[in-house]
Amino acid sequence: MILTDIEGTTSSISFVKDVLFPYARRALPGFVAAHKDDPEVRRWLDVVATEHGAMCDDAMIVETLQGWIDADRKHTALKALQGMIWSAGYHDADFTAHIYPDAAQALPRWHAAGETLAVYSSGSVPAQKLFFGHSDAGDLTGLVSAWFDTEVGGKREADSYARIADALDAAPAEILFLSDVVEELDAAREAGLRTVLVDRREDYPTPRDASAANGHTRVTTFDQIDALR
Ligand SMILES: CSCCC(=O)C(=O)COP(=O)(O)O
Ligand SMILES: [Mg+2]
Repeated sequence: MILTDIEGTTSSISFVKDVLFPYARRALPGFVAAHKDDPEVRRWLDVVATEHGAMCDDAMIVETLQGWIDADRKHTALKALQGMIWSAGYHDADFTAHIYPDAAQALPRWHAAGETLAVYSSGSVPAQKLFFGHSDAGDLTGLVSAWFDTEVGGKREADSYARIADALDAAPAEILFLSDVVEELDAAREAGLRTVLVDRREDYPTPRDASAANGHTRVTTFDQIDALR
């Protein structure tokens, strides 16, 4: 069973930072003005307001969210709202989601070999489905059996991986977790998962050496994972 991260693992960090985040930042004021009374939108805006001290209007909430985008905060409320905003971008074909060619080839190969594939990303589950559904390699959602976001817990917390193993009805050691972030891999290993550091030169120009990899098996492309499954 393979559990994969998205940004920096299946797909480039620069697509997320240079395409998705600026799109959400620009669209946020208009999106909030148009949808502030939709219950699902209001719920997340109120979460932001509460964190901001409760006494804040929608303009202040928008400013807070834009600050969180600039700081790359992986906050569940921000990620839920970003997912709703990106939906228009994908449906209007403003962009398709980047996927590394080696990942676009490996995922169907693993799926065809009977491997169960799951995704765990800070992006909300709807955003993950949009991402895989509108990738450069077409609709890949049919390859993925389960989707997890930070509603299951933070990616640097071991308990999140224990919950994911439970949800997948798998022993932790049956799951191979792929990520570009060593702290996420540390948390997964603490929960008993097997781990692989995906250390792509396009995202990380300086290779992470053995000490930076902190004992996690290190690969630079998905092809190298075939031998580890
Ligand atoms: C899949 S939604 C776009 C990516 C995103 O917003 C994000 O925060 C990705 O973080 P990851 O956990 O996949 O590194
Ligand atoms: Mg990542």
